[in-house]
Amino acid sequence: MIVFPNCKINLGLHILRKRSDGFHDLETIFYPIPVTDALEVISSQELHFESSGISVPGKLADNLCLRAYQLLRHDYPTLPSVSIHLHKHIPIGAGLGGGSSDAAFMLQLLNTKYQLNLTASALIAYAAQLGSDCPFFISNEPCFATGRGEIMEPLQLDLSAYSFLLVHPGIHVNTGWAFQQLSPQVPARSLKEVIELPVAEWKAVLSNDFEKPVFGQHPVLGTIKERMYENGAIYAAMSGSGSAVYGIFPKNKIADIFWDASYRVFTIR
Ligand SMILES: C[C@@](CO)(OP(=O)(O)O)[C@H](O)COP(=O)(O)OP(=O)(O)OC[C@H]1O[C@@H](n2ccc(N)nc2=O)[C@H](O)[C@@H]1O
Ligand SMILES: Nc1ncnc2c1ncn2[C@@H]1O[C@H](COP(=O)(O)OP(=O)(O)O)[C@@H](O)[C@H]1O
Repeated sequence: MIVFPNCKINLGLHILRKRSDGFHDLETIFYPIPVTDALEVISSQELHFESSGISVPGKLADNLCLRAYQLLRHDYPTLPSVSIHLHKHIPIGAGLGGGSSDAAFMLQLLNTKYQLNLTASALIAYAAQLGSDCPFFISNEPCFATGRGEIMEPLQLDLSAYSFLLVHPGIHVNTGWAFQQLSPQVPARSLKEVIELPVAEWKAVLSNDFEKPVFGQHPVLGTIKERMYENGAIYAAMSGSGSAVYGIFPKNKIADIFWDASYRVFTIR
């Protein structure tokens, strides 16, 4: 069985408060984006994992695909051994949630392939153990998210009338470090209200709290965002804790912007 874990962007992101468990309560809007990895799983005599494409840092056992498998295997000891092939295409540590998506798709794939009959809410509870971004990829629909990101309210938000540009300059932002740079604050106006406004008004009202500290550390990210506006973006922002920056453009009107050859650039028309 093969699946294609997609990435996400955050449309606005506010860090509301620090919690006693060390995490932060936040509010954000998750929006799925069709840039994907490929994840293939076949039954096998023993557990095997291999990957191609972008190399994933860290120990093999820490790969979120394997962690998702082990999490289910712990509760379902009869889950057969599998051979996993991950083709990694989504930039890593980019605020695009690629690792979280791999994990969520792995849970769903195993649930379907081996008929575990887990409900969406059970899958979301497993996903929350693997990462704060992970539950979103179980529903994978535009939503207003609170808590650590696991409390989700679906939104009727359709941006298919626009084109997207995603630029990743290769900078890796550590999510834990990014949270430590912030002074949490509840905004005067909730994102849930702000997102109802027309996209043309978002520039003045929709913001990501991580931009200030992360742009301070990596000024080139602010420059990328500015270049998107100079070239016709209706709205531009950093996704999550960075470092990918996205622009929302009128349909099929993404200017031919020259980026450094080392940047990864994705166009969604
Ligand atoms: C900031 C966001 C916004 O969508 O996304 P990314 O930019 O990473 O994609 C997420 O909240 C990130 O989610 P995720 O990347 O899954 O983070 P996790 O692995 O759960 O946590 C990494 C570290 O970030 C901090 N963390 C994370 C989430 C949260 N609500 N509060 C926190 O304080 C903790 O220090 C934690 O140890
Ligand atoms: N399958 C995977 N794909 C990407 N990153 C993974 C994966 N498994 C584990 N990781 C780890 O997760 C972290 C990055 O997660 P990712 O979802 O790409 O970034 P972000 O949280 O910025 O959206 C890195 O520390 C990486 O080593």
